[in-house]
Amino acid sequence: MFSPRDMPSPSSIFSAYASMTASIMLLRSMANELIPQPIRAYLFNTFRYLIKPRSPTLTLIIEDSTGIARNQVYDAAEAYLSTRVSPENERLKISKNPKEKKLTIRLEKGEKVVDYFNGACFKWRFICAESEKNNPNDHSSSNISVRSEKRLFELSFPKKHKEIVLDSYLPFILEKAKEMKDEERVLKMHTLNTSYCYSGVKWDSINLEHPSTFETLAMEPELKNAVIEDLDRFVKRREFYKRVGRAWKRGYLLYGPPGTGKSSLIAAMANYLKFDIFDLQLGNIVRDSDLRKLLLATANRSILVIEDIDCSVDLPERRHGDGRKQTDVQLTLSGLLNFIDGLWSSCGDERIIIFTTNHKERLDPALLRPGRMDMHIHMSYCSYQGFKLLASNYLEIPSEHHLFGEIEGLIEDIQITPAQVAEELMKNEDAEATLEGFVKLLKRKKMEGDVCENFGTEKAEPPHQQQSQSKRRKVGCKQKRGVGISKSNIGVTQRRTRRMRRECSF
Ligand SMILES: Nc1ncnc2c1ncn2[C@@H]1O[C@H](COP(=O)(O)OP(=O)(O)OP(=O)(O)O)[C@@H](O)[C@H]1O
Ligand SMILES: [Mg+2]
Repeated sequence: MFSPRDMPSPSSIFSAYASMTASIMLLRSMANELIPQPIRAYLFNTFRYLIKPRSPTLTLIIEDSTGIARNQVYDAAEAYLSTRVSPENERLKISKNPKEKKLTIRLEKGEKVVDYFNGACFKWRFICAESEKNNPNDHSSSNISVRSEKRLFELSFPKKHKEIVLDSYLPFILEKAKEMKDEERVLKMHTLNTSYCYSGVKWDSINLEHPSTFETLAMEPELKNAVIEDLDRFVKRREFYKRVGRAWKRGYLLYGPPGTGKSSLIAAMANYLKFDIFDLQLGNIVRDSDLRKLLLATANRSILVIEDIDCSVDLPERRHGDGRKQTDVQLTLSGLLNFIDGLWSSCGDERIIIFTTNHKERLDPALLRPGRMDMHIHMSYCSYQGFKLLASNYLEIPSEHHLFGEIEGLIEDIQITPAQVAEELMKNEDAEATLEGFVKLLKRKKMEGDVCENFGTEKAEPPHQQQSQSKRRKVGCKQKRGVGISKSNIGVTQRRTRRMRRECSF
């Protein structure tokens, strides 16, 4: 039996402790003498590693900068987590700069977010640590310390999900953030600023606020869908272009009379793809070196537009720096295209180039030859379908109205551009009165003989659409006005050219 008498006295405990400490110190000093320091440190760390309890959690540190550049994962996480805030969050930052469309929400220091992906749970924490450092560039006696802030996210999850995080979750966040950025992006319209007389021409940009979209555009539905599908296919085909060794670019030629929606289609394409527009007015470029500089300064994911190409290819005469004419330097259209091809195949991605013209028949055959412009889009007079879309947009008339039958009968035989139709539909807010006025206009035009003629058939173009070409091939004015996709420059009669000229002088 244990009795209080068996308990060691405090003095004996103290002397045992003292002798143990003395032995440890002796052993330590022997070890210090016998084992060199690097080996001692190595043994110590290994021992510590072996006895440290194992954590089932892995934590990734995502800092805002890689030291040289922004850390894309951090920026993506910041944007993505703003969509994952919950009622649990107590402090959030909110902001909006003039260029942004919506309010921006960000996590405040220490805030946590729990997210689920593929059934796994991921814990995020935002950390913002301040530190003070001496300014390395300040060699004065009063070296003032610089405050810096380190922002990072901690992402913690069970170790078994490491592969999911690296292979799926983080790529998913990067993709989501890109989508959000695209949505939020304010598109830019870049035009030439010629006031830099010494340093050449430069791009100036303004926000692109053209409201045209594929929904508001009066085009034959079949053609509209073909264009949308073509754009969708183009942006998805990064790997394809790489594999076949082609520059990732696509060219469109938009042709047709004034007021048929060529510029509106360009804006609709830009709004659909969220691509900036670079409007290249060739007439303002005097030196080839300027052209090269301008093209190099265009961004990826953009649309380069050269409007009225038939009027702008005769570039102004080149001059030497001293003002003497240099008549033998001429930039031809095919030269310009080869130039662009060369530049874009070496340093451009996801580029679209669009030429517009009112007179396709006047174009340099180099532009029309197969493989040059990938898709020729004929924008033409307003069809009944086009009118109905405009009526629904401008007058908010649902699909039927008692005057529609009469309008259908008249509009199919008359050459009226969507621009003219739009103008008529804007004249009055009262739908009934507007449509009556419109019927009168159509009758007048018919009386004046501004009727549609039966042009030749134009062929549909891009290789992937050639099968459906025959389906689209119809005769008569209906399909003429209905904007066809054409590969060859045929069927534009002299009479039609005369009409176009007449339209030009409105
Ligand atoms: N197809 C269309 N669908 C809807 N609106 C159109 C269409 N075509 C023209 N419009 C209207 O007419 C206006 C002028 O059209 P737009 O500038 O796009 O014609 P364009 O073919 O580029 O003419 P131009 O050959 O003179 O440059 C547009 O702002 C738009 O309001
Ligand atoms: Mg235009």
